[in-house]
Amino acid sequence: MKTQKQKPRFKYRPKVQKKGIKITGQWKPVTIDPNLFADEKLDEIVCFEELTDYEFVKSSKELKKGFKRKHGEVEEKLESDATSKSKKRKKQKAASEPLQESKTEDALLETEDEHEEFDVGVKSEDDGEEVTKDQLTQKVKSKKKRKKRKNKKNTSAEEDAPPPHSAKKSKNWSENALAHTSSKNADVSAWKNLHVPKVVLKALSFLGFTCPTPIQALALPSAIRDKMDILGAAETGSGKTLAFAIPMIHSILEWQKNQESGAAEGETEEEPTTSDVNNEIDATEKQEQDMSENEDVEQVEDNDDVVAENFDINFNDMSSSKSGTWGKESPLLGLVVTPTRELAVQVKHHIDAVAKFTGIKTAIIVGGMASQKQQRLLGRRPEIVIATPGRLWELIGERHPHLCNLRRLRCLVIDEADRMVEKGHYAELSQLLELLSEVHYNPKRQTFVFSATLTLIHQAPTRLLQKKRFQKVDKDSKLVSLMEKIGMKAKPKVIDLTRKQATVETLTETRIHCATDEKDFYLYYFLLQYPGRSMVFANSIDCIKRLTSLLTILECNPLPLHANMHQKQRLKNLERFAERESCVLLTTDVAARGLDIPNVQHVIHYQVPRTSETYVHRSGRTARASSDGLTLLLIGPNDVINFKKIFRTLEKNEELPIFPVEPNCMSGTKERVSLARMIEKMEYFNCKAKQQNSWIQQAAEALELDLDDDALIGGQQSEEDERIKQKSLKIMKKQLKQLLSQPIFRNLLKTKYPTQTGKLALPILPASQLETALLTISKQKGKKKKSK
Ligand SMILES: Nc1ncnc2c1ncn2[C@@H]1O[C@H](COP(=O)(O)OP(=O)(O)OP(=O)(O)O)[C@@H](O)[C@H]1O
Repeated sequence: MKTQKQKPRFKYRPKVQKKGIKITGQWKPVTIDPNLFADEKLDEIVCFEELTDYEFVKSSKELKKGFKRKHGEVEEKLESDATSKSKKRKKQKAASEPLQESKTEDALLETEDEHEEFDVGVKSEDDGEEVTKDQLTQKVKSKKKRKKRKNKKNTSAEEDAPPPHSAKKSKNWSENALAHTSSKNADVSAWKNLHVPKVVLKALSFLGFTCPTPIQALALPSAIRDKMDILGAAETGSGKTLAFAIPMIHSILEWQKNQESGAAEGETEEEPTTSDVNNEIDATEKQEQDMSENEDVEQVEDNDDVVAENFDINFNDMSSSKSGTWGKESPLLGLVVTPTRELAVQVKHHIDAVAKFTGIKTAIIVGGMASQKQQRLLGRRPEIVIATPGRLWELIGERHPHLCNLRRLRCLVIDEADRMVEKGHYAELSQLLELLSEVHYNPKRQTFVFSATLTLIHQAPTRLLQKKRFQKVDKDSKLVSLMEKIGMKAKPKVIDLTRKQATVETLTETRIHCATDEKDFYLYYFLLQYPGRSMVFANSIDCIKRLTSLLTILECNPLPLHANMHQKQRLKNLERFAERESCVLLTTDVAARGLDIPNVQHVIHYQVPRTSETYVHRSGRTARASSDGLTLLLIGPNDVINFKKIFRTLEKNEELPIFPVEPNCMSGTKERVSLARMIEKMEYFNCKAKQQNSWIQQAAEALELDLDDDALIGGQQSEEDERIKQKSLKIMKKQLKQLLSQPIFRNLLKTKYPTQTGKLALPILPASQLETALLTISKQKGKKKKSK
């Protein structure tokens, strides 16, 4: 008699296997302290279970084998009673399926490879689960095989083929910005006297960068010819990234040349000390010990490998550092530290673009992405690392061999330096700087420090000015303090190209004063009236979450970006934002600094930022590289203090223009937004109550307690209550749909435009078709001047 097997908790999902994981264990519930969910951060989790065991599927070949086996089985079965035509047809179908499936798998692996840097491993450290060494080995092996296959395909490589690192292209918003100007073969004679290496000139020509920006023209000779440290302040979007990237590349090329020629006169001074070498050896030994379980597997794998595969983790390579060759040949030479992960990704792309023909490798080390993958990237010994402080410090702490001897660094860049050294921020950066200026001190290392607000001085409040002991901070003392914090010892070249107002001349700044609860109306009004690429900044994640729901209900398709999102989603949303011509990015200040998204037309400060620096950087996401842009401040009663403070600090003498709003349009706007707000509130509370009640019920069940209805949020609702609620929600949604389908500016249409042949043959938003936000404001300015 057959016994019925117990059903597995989760069904086997072939989709998961295709992605590279084969489930060999079981899903088991994990007990979690319900208090953890008091914090809203985890309120989207429905259940939490652990998978006791799994395997990485080695390669698509294996999958194909699996499919072949299945295919074979089907064939045998079919052959045994292969008489009827219908069975033959089945056989043909079965034969074609495996082929199709293996093709899909191949395509999947290709994309995985292409998006490698953005890919967050299924079992990443950040998900709180470990990748076992076996699995890591298998992963490396399958990757190598994939690469081998790829290499075979690409044997007919062009002569001028770019170096290996640039062959892999991952999609990125900064590529749009770089491609935008790309004319492939521009005249770069204007860069002539700046000591830019020829290979870099070739890349600049390829990018269409015909002449240097002012900050580049001033920084390059001092950094390249005079080997000076640079403190650079220049407005947002003025090309500061290349002002440090080009000298860094030059320095690395020079080092490589010295190594090749063997002259290395200066290099001998920079040879690692005995303790440095010991550190490296210790670290390598530690890593080897960690991996010793897999030694046999690894050995076989290395024998299987061709030389071209050596960029992957190669433990033989690591062990060669024992004899000193590894450390000498490929040390870390350039390090860029940025405040956000997105900025690190972008800086890498900008550096890669100008290093295109140099063969210099770069890697990103940031939080929120799989640490194992980043360690593997470091294993390729990139000359340049672009990192955020937390993850970098973590890997230095773990003594990754490539990060062991920072004394050999030629260039250190602190991007957005004023933010990075702010009190209470980036403790890891202080530790790193301490390490660099003491144990790993190298007098020959160049330090580049850049920001648009490096020399911004705050106007002290009058009450402080009146105090006797009060010491006024001026530009010089601010820079001295910054140098101390960074540990810069030599006298740097200070380049300050910022204006008193700190914002860009091509930026038009506007404002609307309103009550706090009217901000939604004006925001929606602006977005509807002036489509285009708009970034909306708010001061808190909660505010961004609410606005995302509200604008989604209003069918504006906003994209959110904040620190509580999964890193992969953050990057995806940035990419999408840069791809769409008309789109809204709702973000916190995580996107305020450095991001270079092409053609952002509007920046809306939904809440006035807390500091002048943040105002300058947020506003600087538009009007970049001499293009025009507009900012709109929505100033509620709570924002007035910050607004006044910022405008005093930035010495904005001219009265900031009020953004003109068509009063006829506001009633329609308010009607829609008010209804959408009611829907949003109802959905929010419904969802929250359901989630929390579900947890309370589960916890009570686990503790075998009888649950009182009062313990549940909103009490135990009767089905009837719930039905009524759902019905009214449905009605509201229908109403809103109806409103959204009609032209919002009905009154305006009636008065301004007659109907033609009984039908309204006009766009839904007439004003948006007629003028841009910038044109509206310049018209208003013109009118004011005339009336004077
Ligand atoms: N010489 C040049 N010619 C043309 N475009 C350039 C040049 N240098 C840089 N750019 C482009 O200008 C844009 C802004 O550059 P970048 O992001 O380096 O500005 P930034 O000064 O660092 O801005 P932020 O202060 O906001 O970080 C980029 O799209 C970059 O590709």
